[in-house]
Order: sequence, then C-alpha cells, then structure tokens
Amino acid sequence: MSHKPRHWPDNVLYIQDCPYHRSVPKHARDFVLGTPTIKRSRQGQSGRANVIIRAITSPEHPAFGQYGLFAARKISPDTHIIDYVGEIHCEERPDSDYDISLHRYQDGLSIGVDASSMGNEARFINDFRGIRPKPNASFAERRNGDGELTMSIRSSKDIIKKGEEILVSYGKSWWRARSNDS
Ligand SMILES: C[S@@+](CC[C@H](N)C(=O)[O-])C[C@H]1O[C@@H](n2cnc3c(N)ncnc32)[C@H](O)[C@@H]1O
Repeated sequence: MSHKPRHWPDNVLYIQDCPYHRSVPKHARDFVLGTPTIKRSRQGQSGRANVIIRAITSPEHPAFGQYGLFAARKISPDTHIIDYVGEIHCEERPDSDYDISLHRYQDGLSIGVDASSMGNEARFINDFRGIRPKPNASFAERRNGDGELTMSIRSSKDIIKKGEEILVSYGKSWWRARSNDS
C-alpha cells in the first residue's frame, strides 16, 4: 500500500482502488468493472503525482480552514489529472459532501463514488464558486487501463500552472441541495 499524502485526515482511509459496497447489484458491478481485458499495470496512471493537498489559509477563500487540491506540476490543457477514488455504492447518501455520480440507469438505479470515509487526493477538489471566475477542470467518465469505469478529473482548455488550485464545478443542483440545510 502506498503512503498517505501530507494532510491526509486520520479518520479517512487512503485507498487507490475503489471497493464495492454491498448495495451494488451484480449487473452494475459488472458494468463498472467492464469487459475483462489483459490486466495492465496501472502504476503511474492514478495521477497522484500531478496533485498536492494544501491547507486553505487565505481568509478570503470560501473554504478557509479546509483543504484544497493544487497542481504539483504544470498540467497541460485537456489532460487527465487524477481519478476520483472512493466507495462505489448504489444508495442515497444525501449527507455526504464527497459523493459523486458515476452512472445513472434509466430505471432510476444510480451508481455513486463516495469518498467521505475512504478515498484518494481527488476528494479535496473544491468548487470554483467564489474562488475563480470559472473552473479549470471538470469531471469526466473514462475507462482506466483495466477497463474499469472511473470518474476522473481533467484539465480544461487552459494550462494549469504549478501551484494553482484545481477547481471544478459541482453543479448548481449540488449547491441547491445544500442551500436548504439549516
Ligand atoms: C468534496 S469537499 C472538498 C474538500 C474540502 N474543502 C475538504 O477540505 O475536505 C466539499 C466541501 O468543500 C467545501 N467547498 C468546496 N468548494 C467550495 C466553495 N467554492 N465555497 C465554499 N465551500 C466550498 C464545502 O464545505 C463542501 O462541502
């Protein structure tokens, strides 16, 4: 197992492969796992070398006191940065702020990746609102070297400079769902 990055919280398990929660039915698991191919080494594909977790120390930043994900080196436009790793599940998890949607079936079944209790560096990516005029990265589905469906983070059309915060859009509905919280 690889070592935890700096600032990693004690109460969150650091993982590099997504485990499957018991709520995931076999057909959904098979869909995510993909057609078996020759297993390739995924060394270096996870993208952890591209990023660094940093404490947000500026009081003007809306996530002041929390952490964010920053570029550890220059990242070219339209480039895979890192896969979002967490627990794959098929439950409603409205209380998790680290749960993203991986796939939705037409019958309503939804596959999510929840990094609230286990995950990798990607769980620290913040939303651009209040920080920059627009995101410099986005979530994108892809099949990794093993053929497994993953949600990844990709840079947008501009270079991300070393040291810049990597920011996505969580989407308006993500914020709307939380604006009603008391
Ligand atoms: C997936 S976590 C991101 C990592 C988080 N900053 C941390 O240190 O664990 C989502 C949480 O980050 C914070 N956050 C992210 N983007 C934000 C923004 N633009 N404005 C305010 N808070 C933000 C909110 O507290 C949100 O619930």
